[in-house]
Amino acid sequence: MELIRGIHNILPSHHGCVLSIGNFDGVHRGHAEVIRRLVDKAHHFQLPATIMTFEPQPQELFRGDKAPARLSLLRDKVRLLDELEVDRLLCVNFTPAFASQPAQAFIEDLLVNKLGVKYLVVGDDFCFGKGREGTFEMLVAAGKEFGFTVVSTQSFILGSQRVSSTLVREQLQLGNLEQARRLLGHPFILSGKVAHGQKIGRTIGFPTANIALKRKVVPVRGVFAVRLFWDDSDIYEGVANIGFRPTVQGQVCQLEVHLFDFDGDLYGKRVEVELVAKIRDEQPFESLDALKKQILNDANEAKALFSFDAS
Ligand SMILES: Cc1cc2nc3c(=O)[nH]c(=O)nc-3n(C[C@H](O)[C@H](O)[C@H](O)COP(=O)(O)O)c2cc1C
Ligand SMILES: Nc1ncnc2c1ncn2[C@@H]1O[C@H](COP(=O)(O)OP(=O)(O)O)[C@@H](O)[C@H]1O
Repeated sequence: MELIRGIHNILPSHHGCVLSIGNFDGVHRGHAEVIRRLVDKAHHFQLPATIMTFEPQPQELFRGDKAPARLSLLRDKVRLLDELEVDRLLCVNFTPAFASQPAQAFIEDLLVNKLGVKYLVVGDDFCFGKGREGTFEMLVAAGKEFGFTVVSTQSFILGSQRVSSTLVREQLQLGNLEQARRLLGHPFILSGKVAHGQKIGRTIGFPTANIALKRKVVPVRGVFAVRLFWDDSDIYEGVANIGFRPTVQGQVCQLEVHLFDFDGDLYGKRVEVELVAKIRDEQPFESLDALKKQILNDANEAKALFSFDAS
């Protein structure tokens, strides 16, 4: 998959595509269904299947810390969209200037002139441009004028629920990892680089790889059984805490992973952490000794869970 970073990187050779526009946060099963149809159309038209997404996501620009928690960072979306055989991902820098351009300019400059869209899939509630003046109906009318087809996405229902990023966030917040996985169609993974911490972990017998989460709002909190891997490494099992670490007066929300059967060096590595099951909520402890005892229990619980999983 080709990643086009910003409108200014669209080349004349990128003209002509079938396109879907959206946040695709989490790249869940509803998204996968939209993409499956898009890829079908791309084959039909012999044009690249293209996704337009935004960074930051629009709500993050408009609402800052009050925006919904981010399920996937751009890097995660690249991996997941690539797996779904998307040909191109256009990541638009969502600035106040971009957000406030007239809807007609978005259609004519970007969709028609730069991207040469032939087939467009968006939600029928999709709004765009200054004051959210651009509507689905406006796109349909523009399609007739400029020669492209516009269709709306259909709700993907699982059980009796419409799959959505909001529903995935709710399930994650409740600690229902299995349910989140079902809605996503893939495990929930947090990725990031291992940084140096306070070096307290090793003194209590539990070294923990600290992974910066790089998002304003984190969708999950608590202690989890996890699997960790990087590049072509083996898969390691372990326990992790996601939170502020009140026992050591932590200031930022962080992911900390202790791996079983590992004593190497992870500093600087970009790792992926799959949350397998929630064990408990984070809590303050009166001493490092009390924390250590609890982590030992957490580790035993996770190990039991993994061995049950394997049998
Ligand atoms: C499985 C696990 C559970 C943890 N639970 C908590 C907790 O409930 N409360 C807390 O303050 N710290 C908790 N921690 C500790 C911190 O996340 C962190 O590991 C510790 O402060 C060591 O920090 P360091 O890596 O910077 O040395 C937990 C760590 C692990 C590995
Ligand atoms: N079993 C293990 N699980 C996690 N990290 C480990 C393990 N063994 C060694 N390490 C290394 O030790 C570091 C964590 O040690 P720790 O004392 O908690 O220091 P820091 O505060 O810098 O995270 C990790 O970043 C990793 O490089």
